[in-house]
Amino acid sequence: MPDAILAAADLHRSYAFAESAVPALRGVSLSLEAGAFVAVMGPSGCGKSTLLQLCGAMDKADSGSLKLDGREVTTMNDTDLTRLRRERIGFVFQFFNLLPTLSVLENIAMPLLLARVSEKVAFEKARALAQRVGIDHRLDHYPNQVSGGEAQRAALARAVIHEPALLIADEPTGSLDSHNGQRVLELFQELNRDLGISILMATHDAQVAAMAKQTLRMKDGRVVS
Ligand SMILES: Nc1ncnc2c1ncn2[C@@H]1O[C@H](COP(=O)(O)OP(=O)(O)OP(=O)(O)O)[C@@H](O)[C@H]1O
Repeated sequence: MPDAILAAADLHRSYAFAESAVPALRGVSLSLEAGAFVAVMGPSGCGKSTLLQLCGAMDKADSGSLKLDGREVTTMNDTDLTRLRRERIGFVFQFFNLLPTLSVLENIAMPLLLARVSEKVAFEKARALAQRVGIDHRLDHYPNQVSGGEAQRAALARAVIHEPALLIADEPTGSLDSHNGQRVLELFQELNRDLGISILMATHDAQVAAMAKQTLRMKDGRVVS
């Protein structure tokens, strides 16, 4: 059996709000094998983003276990968490989150530059990836000088330039028209197939979820199927 890249067991997470607690996850368990492409579906507020934040080691569960690459995340210190995120995980968000003061090329290369890879190697790799996702004609533009589809393809190149084991994508097509959304999803499929990057993607759109290999349905903070 292939190794699990991610294994979550009985995750609970509540947000403190005023005098009460808002339960966002009420005991979620899931397992992703290496090479998986899983869509997390469910209505607004069911806990998709909360689950993705935990799985991307951006937030901590109140209780439960989360293993990435076989390593328990819930007890890791901040230094190890930061390294895990930088080396093993890539993120794509609905609103791209490109750095506005950097060019498209610099944005794509940034994870390697932060990891102290030489500029020559980082920019070479960024150019190659940019070509792969079809943004190589806009490398000197700034994020406010590209279209939404181009921005998301640049964000995708940035998310995978360090060859992460896991790509976390929260509503990656949510602010794109259907043509550009489809193009981004096809790139997800290609990266999943060719580079073996496992993908966990939240969406409330059944057509988007259909591009994944598996679907996990959530409701009220629980996995229902
Ligand atoms: N910072 C916060 N403080 C208080 N409550 C929060 C906070 N963040 C999320 N919640 C609540 O937690 C629940 C789960 O939110 P989450 O963002 O995970 O849902 P979601 O399924 O991603 O929703 P959407 O599809 O609308 O993005 C919701 O009821 C939400 O209102």
